[in-house]
Amino acid sequence: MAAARTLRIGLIPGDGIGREVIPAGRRILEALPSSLGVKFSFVDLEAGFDTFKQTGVALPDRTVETLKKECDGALFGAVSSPTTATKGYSSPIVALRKKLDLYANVRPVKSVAPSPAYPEPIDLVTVRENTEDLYVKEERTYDTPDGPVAEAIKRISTRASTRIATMAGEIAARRARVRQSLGDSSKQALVTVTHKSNVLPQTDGLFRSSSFAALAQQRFKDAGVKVEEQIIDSMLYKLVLQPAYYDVIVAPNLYGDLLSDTAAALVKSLGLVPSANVGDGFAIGEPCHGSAPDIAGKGISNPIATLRSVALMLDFLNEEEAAARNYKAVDGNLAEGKLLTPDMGGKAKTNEVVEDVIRRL
Ligand SMILES: NC(=O)C1=CN([C@@H]2O[C@H](COP(=O)(O)OP(=O)(O)OC[C@H]3O[C@@H](n4cnc5c(N)ncnc54)[C@H](O)[C@@H]3O)[C@@H](O)[C@H]2O)C=CC1
Ligand SMILES: O=C(O)CCCC(=O)C(=O)O
Repeated sequence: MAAARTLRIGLIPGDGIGREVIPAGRRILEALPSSLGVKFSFVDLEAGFDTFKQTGVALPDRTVETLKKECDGALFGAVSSPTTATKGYSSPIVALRKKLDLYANVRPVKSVAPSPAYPEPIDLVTVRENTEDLYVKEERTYDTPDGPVAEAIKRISTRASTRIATMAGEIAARRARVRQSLGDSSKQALVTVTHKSNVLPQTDGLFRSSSFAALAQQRFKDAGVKVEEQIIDSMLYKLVLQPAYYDVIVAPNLYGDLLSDTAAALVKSLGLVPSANVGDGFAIGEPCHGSAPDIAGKGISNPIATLRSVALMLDFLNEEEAAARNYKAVDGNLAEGKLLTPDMGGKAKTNEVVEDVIRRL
């Protein structure tokens, strides 16, 4: 038998419920059966607002260097970024995405069961550009006779738009292959390009034209991937009205962030929705939610978004079998519906859900 591959995983809990869900992610990785041929070693890393308060730095160099030099992948919890300008503080996760060139933020959203509002299954993926747009964070404030004026740069490049749309096409083609292998003909492969180029013809216009050019590749046509566009405002409207229609949605950074939280509401909780920050050869699994100060410390945060982020990270690190085992265990927990956290209408604690998922591995 081939020796098991060992993956070194950086663990960055951050703040708030990040400190509850990242240990859950580690437990799942440790519990994966060795017969899957992959083992894990871990390194604890710091980032976040608490780190900033203690050291004056939100994203220590050691965290970035250890990820670059030692790790195959990482799990990031969430950070409590202040909503008022705080001298010296800048969001560590936004910085990390850029420093490691994790150019795609992939966020699958799947309903647990039909609901009266959404009788058809919701199963879509938002593919969000992760390095530019308004998230370049180049802001300035200047005085005018009428008071201060603030401006922010929205940067869109051909390169970033092309590579994110290419990834969206690849994800759509792969999802179509999986559906086909399961005999599922419910949905055609579709990439919806979303933008606001009716108002921003240069920035969003470039995102739109680069995306269409990337998605016109013959390999996507061969895979039967249809390409449509939807302006972001009506995109959100249609997403809420008919989410089952959508397959893969590709978006510039900010719209992608808004889309995935909206989609999370349609499947009941942000606590279910995972993400992976993906670059070439590296992935950071990260639940879509934030640090949830309203429930932090109570032991009731939903760990499922993180457990699914573990699976997504494994998928991008080419450990598909381990990822599939993880997804199946999570789906089993949700389908049975006996051990659910309060956001899902249950009374279970975080640890009870984790233990139930581990039993199902
Ligand atoms: N990637 C990151 O590190 C992110 C960090 N944040 C930060 O998080 C802080 C709080 O932001 P909010 O706007 O309140 O968003 P949030 O995502 O933390 O919470 C929104 C709502 O969802 C609930 N929720 C979130 N995750 C949950 C889980 N796993 N289980 C059960 N319920 C859950 C919360 O209790 C809250 O009611 C802010 O400081 C913000 O900067 C927000 C989004 C992403
Ligand atoms: O609060 C922060 O530091 C980052 C929030 C960014 C965000 O919501 C996301 O990208 O998912």
